[in-house]
Amino acid sequence: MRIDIVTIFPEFFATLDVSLLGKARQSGLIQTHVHDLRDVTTDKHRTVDDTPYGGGAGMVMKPEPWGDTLDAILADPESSQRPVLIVPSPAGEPFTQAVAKEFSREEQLIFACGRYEGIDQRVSDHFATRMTVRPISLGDYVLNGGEVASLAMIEAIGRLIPGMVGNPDSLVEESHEDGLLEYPSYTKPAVWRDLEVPEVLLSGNHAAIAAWRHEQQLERTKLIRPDLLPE
Ligand SMILES: N#Cc1c(-c2ccc3ccn(Cc4cccnc4)c3c2)n[nH]c1N
Repeated sequence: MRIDIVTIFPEFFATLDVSLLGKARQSGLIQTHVHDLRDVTTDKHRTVDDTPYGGGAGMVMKPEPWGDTLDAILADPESSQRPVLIVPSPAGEPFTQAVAKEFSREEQLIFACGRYEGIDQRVSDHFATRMTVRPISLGDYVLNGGEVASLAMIEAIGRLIPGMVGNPDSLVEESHEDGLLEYPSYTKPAVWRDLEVPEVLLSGNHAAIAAWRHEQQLERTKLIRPDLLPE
């Protein structure tokens, strides 16, 4: 998979060189390209924003730098035929495990990290003929820009790419993978500060352990996320 990130804060993505994604990049599973939007500006102040038509507070990101940057990415011979342009936005479709899995199967993702009050709408409208444009929201709260959301999405997507995690079975029993929250986990010692590990987990009875874990998933989901339970 190729991942392009367009931002005015390229330093946000230095962390891509560490942890799981670092190894994936070294192994060639994921190629990342970070583009500084200001690199295509031509004025002395490297301007990327302007006042909104129709008035209102804040500034809007100008379309020209976005157009030039995205044109250059599409012109790269190593770009795919039809990348997915992910536009983090408070007005986007909710980012879920299912969306992460869908994106993990794509050949190329381009993250458009906006700032200020967002990106001129014509950027998404224009590139919809050449890319699949997906406005995506990380959650129902307000961030200052798209960088933090993109980092979270890149991690959630990256770990689902075949070969990314050592034991693919570990992905199956995670929260949201089967629509339920995951069961509680324990490790040695068997007793810690007078707190014991549930006896069933020490029984060696795999059927009983599986049943207990599923029950725990249901109990947790009912308590914490009843909205995830099937009707
Ligand atoms: N994904 C995601 C997001 C964002 C988000 C993403 C991109 C931008 C670009 C600018 N802002 C500030 C801003 C603030 C208010 C109105 N409009 C824009 C962004 C917020 N906020 N919350 C999320 N879950």
